[in-house]
Amino acid sequence: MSFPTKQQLYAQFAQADDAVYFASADKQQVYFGFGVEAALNSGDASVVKAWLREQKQPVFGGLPFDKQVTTTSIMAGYFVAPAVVYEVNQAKTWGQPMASWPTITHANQAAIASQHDDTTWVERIEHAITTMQTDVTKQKVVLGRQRQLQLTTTVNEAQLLQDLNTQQPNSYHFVLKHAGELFVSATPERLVQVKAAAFSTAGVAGTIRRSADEVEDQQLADELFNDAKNRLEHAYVVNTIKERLADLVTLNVPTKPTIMKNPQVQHLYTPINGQLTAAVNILDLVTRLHPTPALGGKPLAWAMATIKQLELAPRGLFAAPIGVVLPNGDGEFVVGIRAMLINHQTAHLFAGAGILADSDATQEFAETGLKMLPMMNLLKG
Ligand SMILES: C=C(O[C@@H]1C=C(C(=O)O)C=C[C@H]1O)C(=O)O
Repeated sequence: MSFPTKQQLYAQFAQADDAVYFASADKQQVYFGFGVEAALNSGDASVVKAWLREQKQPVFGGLPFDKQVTTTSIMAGYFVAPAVVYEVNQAKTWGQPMASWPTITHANQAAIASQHDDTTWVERIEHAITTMQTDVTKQKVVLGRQRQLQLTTTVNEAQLLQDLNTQQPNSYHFVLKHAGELFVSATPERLVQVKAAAFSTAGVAGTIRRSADEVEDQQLADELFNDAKNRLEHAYVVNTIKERLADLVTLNVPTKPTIMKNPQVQHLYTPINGQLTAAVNILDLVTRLHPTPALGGKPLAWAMATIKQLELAPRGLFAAPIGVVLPNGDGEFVVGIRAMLINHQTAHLFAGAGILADSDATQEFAETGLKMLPMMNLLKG
């Protein structure tokens, strides 16, 4: 049987009870997995690490942001070795190939029936800003908010995958379906990639909006590049990555960030590459790095406590390490932002922003609104 088309893979994803899709930002790696060969519900990195060693197929999943979710939801941490995995670019298959593919049907996307926002976010963020202004040891905290949407019908997942590809072509794509839940992320942020002894991560922090006007868009990029607050919040991320990996990796770190452009926002971006000096498992690197100050803060313990105290609901896989591990130990984890969780006809959207002593809470609120647009646009039937 010939290798399936993308449309067939999308249709099969929609039909399957258990399915996963992962694509790298450059789309050089595109995986679809269907069914379950083995699965693990755990948010414990050491349990996951031991389990990964036993798997003979590519494994997909995520460790939660922290240990706050204690149910069997995928948001508490979930990994799956699918019964069959297709890698699209190399036309490679692991496991027992599908005997047949569903016929492709076209149906409208679900629409948004109503939405519920977090109305006290700005107030709570101001509280954190005051703390940082009065205590200079508290430098940065990334605070998230959630939006609940009621949908008119269940989501057309084949259409969602197609739209993800046309609307967010330059981001990573991670979509995980299990037990009636669907987690979707169109993230720009790599946490760690391992390829033999080569290692890559990135600092992605500091944000400004896009403009449809090319000249203004460049002015915005220049403003971001020259803005002291954004450069400082970016430097916290890059410096922390360097410190946390010092004994494991020889690193190549550019001295200045560049600009990364996504359809809704642009970021300060520093790609960081190196060679692994010690024999380490990708999970060890994930636990070393997560959460960087791009998603947690500085100092870390205070930031984690503040996130727990000021956010209204646990993050689960939002802002968490999600990705793929191959049987040879190579793999890639990205950070689960620009994300949502869909459960039947309810969608939970997530977005956060780095808060410093001189942040403007209202401006940060607007930034989180822009960061929700990739997921909002997928749901606009
Ligand atoms: C927390 C998010 O994004 C993070 C925060 C950023 C910022 O505050 O500038 C930029 C990129 C991400 O590291 C998100 O998108 O939800």
